Amino acid sequence: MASGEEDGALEEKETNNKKRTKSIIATAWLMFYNIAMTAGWLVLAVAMTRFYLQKGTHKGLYRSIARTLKFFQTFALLEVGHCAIGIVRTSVIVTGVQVCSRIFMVWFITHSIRQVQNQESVILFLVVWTVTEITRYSFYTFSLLNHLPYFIKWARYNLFIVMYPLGVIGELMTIYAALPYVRKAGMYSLRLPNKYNVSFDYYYFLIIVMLSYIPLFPQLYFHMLRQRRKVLHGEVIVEKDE
Ligand SMILES: CCCCCCCCCCCCC[C@@H](O)CC(=O)SCCNC(=O)CCNC(=O)[C@H](O)C(C)(C)COP(=O)(O)OP(=O)(O)OC[C@H]1O[C@@H](n2cnc3c(N)ncnc32)[C@H](O)[C@@H]1OP(=O)(O)O
Repeated sequence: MASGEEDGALEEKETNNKKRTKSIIATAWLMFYNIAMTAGWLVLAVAMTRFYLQKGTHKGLYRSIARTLKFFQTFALLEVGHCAIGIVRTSVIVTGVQVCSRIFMVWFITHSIRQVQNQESVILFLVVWTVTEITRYSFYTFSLLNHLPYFIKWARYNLFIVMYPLGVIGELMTIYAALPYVRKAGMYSLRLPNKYNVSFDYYYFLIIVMLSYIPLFPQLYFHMLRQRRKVLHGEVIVEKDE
């Protein structure tokens, strides 16, 4: 009996040790990830400001920062993994929609359709993303260090009220500007007849993507409003989509 109890205690101790080691590794990784992402978006902010100050125009700005942007925005795919393996307490769905829509904008719109790269709307969403991400990743970094300055917490849960709609406007205007070029070039489209007997029209796909902002964006926005009430005003909120 006594030996059974001892075995149980030993097992519990081992499980706790394993959990602690896992949590140390996860925290160290998140620390590295958040610092790298804060630095990446700061580099983008500096590069965009320098370009504009030197050239006095936004034309050519996207091209000058495209590589860095693509790298750091694609790297953000890891965030979906963080939620999936449970090292951060965020919904996989919310993070998935947020990250995938950005990846889509970067690779399948601005990278693929050169004609839109100098649109003012591209600068709009770039500036909005940059401000948001510097705030968000520094929020996570300082939170992990248990030394979160109040202004960063305030910025994380207030700026989005304006930044989110502005970002969406920039993204939608850019997709809209891309439509004529996509239609003219017939890009990423598959016409019948073909050996797979499948047809796909990227032009109409983009219209569906634009329409999907109508049901999806309010969900992300209200999620952030709930997070804001929880973090800034201490309200207890029960999430349904976890
Ligand atoms: C194939 C075609 C696809 C097309 C799809 C079309 C869909 C279109 C609809 C989407 C429109 C999106 C448009 C968007 O791109 C526009 C913009 O982004 S504009 C810029 C403004 N944006 C924002 O402000 C974004 C705000 N949103 C978010 O931040 C996100 O909701 C999200 C990133 C998912 C964060 O979610 P959540 O609020 O749930 O998480 P928290 O930050 O509160 O974190 C929860 C807890 O987890 C800890 N955590 C999370 N991540 C980390 C990390 N990296 N390191 C350490 N810790 C982390 C965090 O500290 C919290 O912990 P605790 O609860 O203990 O405090």
